[in-house]
Amino acid sequence: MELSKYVVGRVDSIFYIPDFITAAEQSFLLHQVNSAPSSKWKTLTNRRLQNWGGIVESNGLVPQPLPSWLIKVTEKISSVTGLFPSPINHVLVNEYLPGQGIMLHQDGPSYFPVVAILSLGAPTLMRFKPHLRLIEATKDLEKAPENTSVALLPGSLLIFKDAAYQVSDYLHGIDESREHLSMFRLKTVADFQVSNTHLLDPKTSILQQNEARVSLTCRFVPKLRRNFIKL
Ligand SMILES: O=C(O)CCC(=O)C(=O)O
Ligand SMILES: [Fe+2]
Repeated sequence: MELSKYVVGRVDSIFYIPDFITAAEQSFLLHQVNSAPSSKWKTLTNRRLQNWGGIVESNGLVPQPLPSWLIKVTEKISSVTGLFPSPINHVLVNEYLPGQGIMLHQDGPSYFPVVAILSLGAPTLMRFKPHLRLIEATKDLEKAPENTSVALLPGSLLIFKDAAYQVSDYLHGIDESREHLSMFRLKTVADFQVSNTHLLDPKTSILQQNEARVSLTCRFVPKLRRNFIKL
């Protein structure tokens, strides 16, 4: 796939692929997520999550096999994007109710620096903000790093890598709000106005989140740790 035609925003290492999966695939995945035993959910104050593939520790992943429904979708992500050096071995499922979000953060150094996020359920807006260190490092250049935002619609795949991912460059997060301003989004997702105007309040151009959003954050952890059993 020619990824360059999916670049969005002002950071050239963020890609947005609309309709990456069909409506039937979305329902299937949502069904699988919602069929997990309640003990699989970890509840945080502003979202809840399921961890698949094993526990990521500072010195690597203690691996557990992914279930077949996740292998299928992660293989598709890997083969279509061609960005992962090995099969994706870790998936975080996040669920955000209206008004929930995830604060601006950077993913840890344990992951290979490409992340693919599949969105299900309600739409939302993800923000990217340059890290202070990046602003400092480039302050003498003509083109200063800028904030950018990307609307994430159900069925879409967001990919970010390199500059948008690296520990020192950009932070990403989702506001804890039911209403996301469209100001940035209209500039970044070219076809949004045409195909998805029903998501917008016609007067205010606000993106409303009225239902739960579920995301699958798919990554590859290169370093594996084994559980040693002492004899
Ligand atoms: O839910 C999302 O779209 C983002 C999740 C995320 O950034 C993370 O799990 O590190
Ligand atoms: Fe993240």
